[in-house]
Amino acid sequence: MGFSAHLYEKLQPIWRKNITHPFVQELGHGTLDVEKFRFYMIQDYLYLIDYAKLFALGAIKADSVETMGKFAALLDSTMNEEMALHRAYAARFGISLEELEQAERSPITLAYTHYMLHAAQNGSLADLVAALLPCMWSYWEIGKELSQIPGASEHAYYGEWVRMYSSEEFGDLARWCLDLFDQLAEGKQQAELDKLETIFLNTTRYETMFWEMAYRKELWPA
Ligand SMILES: Cc1ncc(CO)c(N)n1
Repeated sequence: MGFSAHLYEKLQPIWRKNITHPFVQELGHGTLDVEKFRFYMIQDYLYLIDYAKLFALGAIKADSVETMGKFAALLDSTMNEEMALHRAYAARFGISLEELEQAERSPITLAYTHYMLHAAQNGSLADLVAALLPCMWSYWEIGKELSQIPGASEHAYYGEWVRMYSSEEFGDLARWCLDLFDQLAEGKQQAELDKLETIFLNTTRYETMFWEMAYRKELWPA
């Protein structure tokens, strides 16, 4: 069993909190309050600006030209495909690009992205991949599960979101990250594996906190 499959099994109760979160379930069933989705879309755009930098750092830390090229492709698809989805939703909401980029990061958005960037900047390539894997992997799983709900992919409002994260292209990128993570973990000492587990666990938790933040439309207290 690869290290990713081991963590997936071990952390199931925490991992499942993402797919079962009311925000995700209501999005899949088309009942999510549009104001919650609007809030999420803005914060997720800000999140992705920083998240994309992890891929740039991945290109810097890559140990082969092939891996470097793949991180460049991930950076490109995040900025020009995934974020294009957010820009399209923003246009529907009547939010300009300036407003989108200048919105204030919520405490959770800030904490989550800074935690990932800290792990990526100060750690090994394996630490970097441990930080970004729950994001890619859980979204892919959520996309696939929601796409099984009748009508979810065709929903007038949320269908585009479901189609993006259940797409083959997104799945290919997630699978590549999974394989890289397993290769990097192979032959590592227990202490290093423990560190990878901690990072993976924490970003899995941050995913749940991000859904919760969006569901509550939670900004700074003052
Ligand atoms: C918070 C969050 N995690 C993961 C993804 C998938 O890229 C995303 N767009 N947002």
